[in-house]
Amino acid sequence: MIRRFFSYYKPHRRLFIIDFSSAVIVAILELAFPVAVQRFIDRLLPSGDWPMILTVSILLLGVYVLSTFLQYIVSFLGHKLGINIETDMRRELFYHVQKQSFRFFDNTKTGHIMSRITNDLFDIGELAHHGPEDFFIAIMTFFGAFGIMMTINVKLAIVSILVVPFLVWVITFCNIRMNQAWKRMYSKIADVNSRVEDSVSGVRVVQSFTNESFEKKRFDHDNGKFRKAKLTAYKVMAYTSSSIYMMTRFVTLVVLVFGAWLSFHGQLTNGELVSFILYVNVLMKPVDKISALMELYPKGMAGFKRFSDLVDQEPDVQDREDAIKVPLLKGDIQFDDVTFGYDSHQTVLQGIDLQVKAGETVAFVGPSGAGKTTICSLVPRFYDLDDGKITIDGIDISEMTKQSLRAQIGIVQQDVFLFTGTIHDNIAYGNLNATERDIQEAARRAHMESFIHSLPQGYETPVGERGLKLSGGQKQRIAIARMFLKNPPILILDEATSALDTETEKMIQHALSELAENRTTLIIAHRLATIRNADRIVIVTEDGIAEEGSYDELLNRGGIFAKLHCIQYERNVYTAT
Ligand SMILES: Nc1ncnc2c1ncn2[C@@H]1O[C@H](COP(=O)(O)OP(=O)(O)OP(=O)(O)O)[C@@H](O)[C@H]1O
Repeated sequence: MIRRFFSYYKPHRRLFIIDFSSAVIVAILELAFPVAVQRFIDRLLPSGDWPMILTVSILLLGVYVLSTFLQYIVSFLGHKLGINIETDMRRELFYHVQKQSFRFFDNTKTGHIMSRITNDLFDIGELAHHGPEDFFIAIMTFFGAFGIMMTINVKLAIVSILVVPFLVWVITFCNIRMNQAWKRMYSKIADVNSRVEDSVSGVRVVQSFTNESFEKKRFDHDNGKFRKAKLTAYKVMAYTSSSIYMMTRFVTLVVLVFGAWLSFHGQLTNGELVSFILYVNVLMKPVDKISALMELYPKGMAGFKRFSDLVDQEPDVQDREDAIKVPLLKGDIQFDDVTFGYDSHQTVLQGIDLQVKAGETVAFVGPSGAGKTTICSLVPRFYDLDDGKITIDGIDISEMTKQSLRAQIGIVQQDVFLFTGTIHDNIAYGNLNATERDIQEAARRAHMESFIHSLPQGYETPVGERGLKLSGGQKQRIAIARMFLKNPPILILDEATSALDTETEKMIQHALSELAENRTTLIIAHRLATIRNADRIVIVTEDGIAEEGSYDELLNRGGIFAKLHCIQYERNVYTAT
């Protein structure tokens, strides 16, 4: 894991070297400062040589300026290194998530992917910046300071270091509690986030049930728990920092008293005593740094592990090595003994045989959960089959590249997804290379033109997050316009379950039949009235394909379709009366 973590430094080697060497020089200057002070007090002050004192002071000023400049480099370039690595990882993760197949999204919560891409990577970036540098510098400063202290006075050096094991113990103890506190805090903030996500996305349900006060109560409960968890974390933090402060002051006092005693007995000069007191601070700093690292390391590494787990998850639907890029297809679809289940213990489709001729319109009808949507999502290879094969124009779809296969299939879903942007951008999503004229032509064919022109901003009208500002019928027409732009030979229409007003419905039906012209069209149908003109209707039940035929043939057969027809017809009569 650590080796893999370091591999992300490779592209930023130069930055790392500059940052790291600057940090080393800063540390060396910090180590040399108490020695300079000692010489200043012991040698220069008694001599009373003012010109020399001035020269040394100017030299020291030069060193300070250099040190400040290097501190700036360390702080800026160090963070730059961290953010560069974080950006690389975020890009890798985003690209990887884009490659994933439907099964991955079925099993992974959006909130989790979001927190991998934001929170986790932030922690990793911090670790990348502080980890190796702080660790090395801390070790170097600690042993460097102790070594110099030993050369000045062995007894005093040993007395100063005696407190370090206690300090390490306190820090380790605090860190364990700190980690638990952070963990609790992260889990509580995740609860708050999901509560907010639920209440905001479901605000229409909340308000229609007038459950606002219930939602507030639930939110206050989670928010209160988060507050408590964060307060605990801060309490441990305050305890840690005050303990470190107390111990540092305690050692300083011990050094002062013992140093004074040594000085009385002529074993220590005044300059050496002052430098020792300065070294105590230099000695304590690395302990503090390591303690901060001990907090950062598990957090960053846990995030990196979650990041690696996600990046290592290979998409289950992949192009074969010898996959072919198919040219424009005619659209002859054949299901050959197809068996499929979303997971190993539940088979949704068993031994399905089906043929759809190029240009034919086939509607799938059947009870809810029978597998209509599943059949249609196997054609663009959103999932791989457990058994059997699907061919288009005689070529097995698993032998085609996903890209060339999906480029030939257009899907109009019930729940049209609109991206944040304008109407123009949303239509253009169907073909990113389309010209203005193509886009306007597509809008016209989707019967959207007069609606768009009635808007003050026309095509440049922004549509809100997920298109909240547009009606269901308008969103569907945008989806249809996208399909006219994409112009695929195969079309999958997931018919809207809810009825639109008669005029909009007519307009959409009109646009859809125009769209379906000269294409192989698969319709997932919910309302029989809309599929009267389909070339063929396939009745899907939990036991597979039960009936097939034209509308009138199936009606005359008196089977499942006739029964469904009867129910829907009765419902319509009931609704009408
Ligand atoms: N992503 C999924 N992961 C696991 N199981 C699924 C998934 N999608 C559908 N299923 C299951 O597969 C079965 C068939 O579902 P499918 O959506 O294909 O039915 P449908 O006939 O289209 O239903 P509806 O008319 O209600 O849309 C159902 O039992 C459903 O629970």
